[in-house]
Amino acid sequence: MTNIVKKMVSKKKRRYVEYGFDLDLTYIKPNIVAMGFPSEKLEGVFRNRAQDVVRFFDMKHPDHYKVYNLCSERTYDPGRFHQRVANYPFDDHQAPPFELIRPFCDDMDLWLKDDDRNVAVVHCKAGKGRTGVMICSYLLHDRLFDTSKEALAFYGEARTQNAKGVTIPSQRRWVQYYGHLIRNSLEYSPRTVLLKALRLQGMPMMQVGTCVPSFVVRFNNVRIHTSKVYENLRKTDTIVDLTLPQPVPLCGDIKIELFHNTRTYRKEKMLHFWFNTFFIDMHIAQQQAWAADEHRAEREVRAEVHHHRTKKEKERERESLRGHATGTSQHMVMRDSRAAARASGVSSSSNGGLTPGYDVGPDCKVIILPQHELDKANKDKRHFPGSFQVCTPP
Ligand SMILES: CCCCCCCC(=O)OC[C@H](COP(=O)(O)O[C@H]1[C@H](O)[C@@H](OP(=O)(O)O)[C@H](OP(=O)(O)O)[C@@H](OP(=O)(O)O)[C@H]1O)OC(=O)CCCCCCC
Repeated sequence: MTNIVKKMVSKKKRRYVEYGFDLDLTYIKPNIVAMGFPSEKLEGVFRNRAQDVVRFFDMKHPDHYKVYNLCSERTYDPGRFHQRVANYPFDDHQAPPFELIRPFCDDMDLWLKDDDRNVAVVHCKAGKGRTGVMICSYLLHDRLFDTSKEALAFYGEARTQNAKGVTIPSQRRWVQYYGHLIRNSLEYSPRTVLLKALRLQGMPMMQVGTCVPSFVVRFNNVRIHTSKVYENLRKTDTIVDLTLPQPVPLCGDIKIELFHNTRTYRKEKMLHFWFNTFFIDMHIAQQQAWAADEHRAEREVRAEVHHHRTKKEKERERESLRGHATGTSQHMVMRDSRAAARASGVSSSSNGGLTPGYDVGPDCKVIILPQHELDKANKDKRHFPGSFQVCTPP
């Protein structure tokens, strides 16, 4: 009975079922383990029981395992695991403080390289999202993979049966940031930018009435700005600029939360996203790559159309020379560049996802985040049209 409940709570995560153990625990590599919280009392009924975890590691890796707890919500006596416990805490469903990642990776590296028999055991609550962010960062740190995409895919396959390891867009973005830092041998340093406005491209759809947005900006999870409530918008507005009365300086880990203000004065969270100001140039380069892809796709479509036209014309010419028609119809091979662009996360305008005529000055950086990169909105088809995106206009 207990195991049935444990399995239900584990959902699609791969469990370790061997030698009489049945634990929410997966070897991502022979020396890196991801697992659920080592729990006591009632929680031990539906998660890993701490005593079973200790028994497991004492049997399989005696004196050679170190536990990394990523939960900000709770900790435990390190004596539970022979004093070999390190804490790198951050909140569930959120991105970690960026500056937590390198010390975590250095710590794990030191431990793993110290002795071939050493094993790093990483856990948060469920041992999936937060655990995945840090393990994938380490896989990049250790140069096992070049890109975050590869590391995340590897982790997803290893930890779950449905290849869904780290699914929260901001958490995935943080792994991408760390990969970018490692690949380019960059030194992280906080960088200040000014936020002048938030632009919604596409009006969120409400069941009743029109969206009445407002937003909150957080720095290191501390609220630094609460916007006014933007009233009197129209359902038909395709671009909504939420302009700030004064630019807000931002530096480091930033979280922006967008709300809908109901008629009954309730604030409903619509989406949130994290970004780090140090990586704005990486965002710009990525957006330029998307725009280049889109241009390439458009050029290919034009070339294919031209090719088919020319082919058709030549065939007609040959047929008329032969003096008879074939009677078969020609199929035009058309690639939908808009669909391709949407799939790669850009809007269908031709200047990198920005509204045509949108002038970006030399000191202005615009971050564009399409719906699938926005936490919560990525799963919400009810309120957001497929092409919805948020950007930071100049
Ligand atoms: C008969 C009972 C049947 C229970 C069936 C429960 C089936 C069920 O939904 O179980 C799961 C829930 C919640 O499960 P958890 O309490 O374990 O929560 C998970 C945790 O927040 C993960 O974050 P992290 O800790 O890995 O960072 C998160 O992953 P992410 O951040 O990537 O989204 C995951 O989202 P996901 O689901 O993968 O989208 C959450 O489900 O368990 C409980 O609420 C405990 C239930 C306790 C029941 C006690 C009974 C005694």
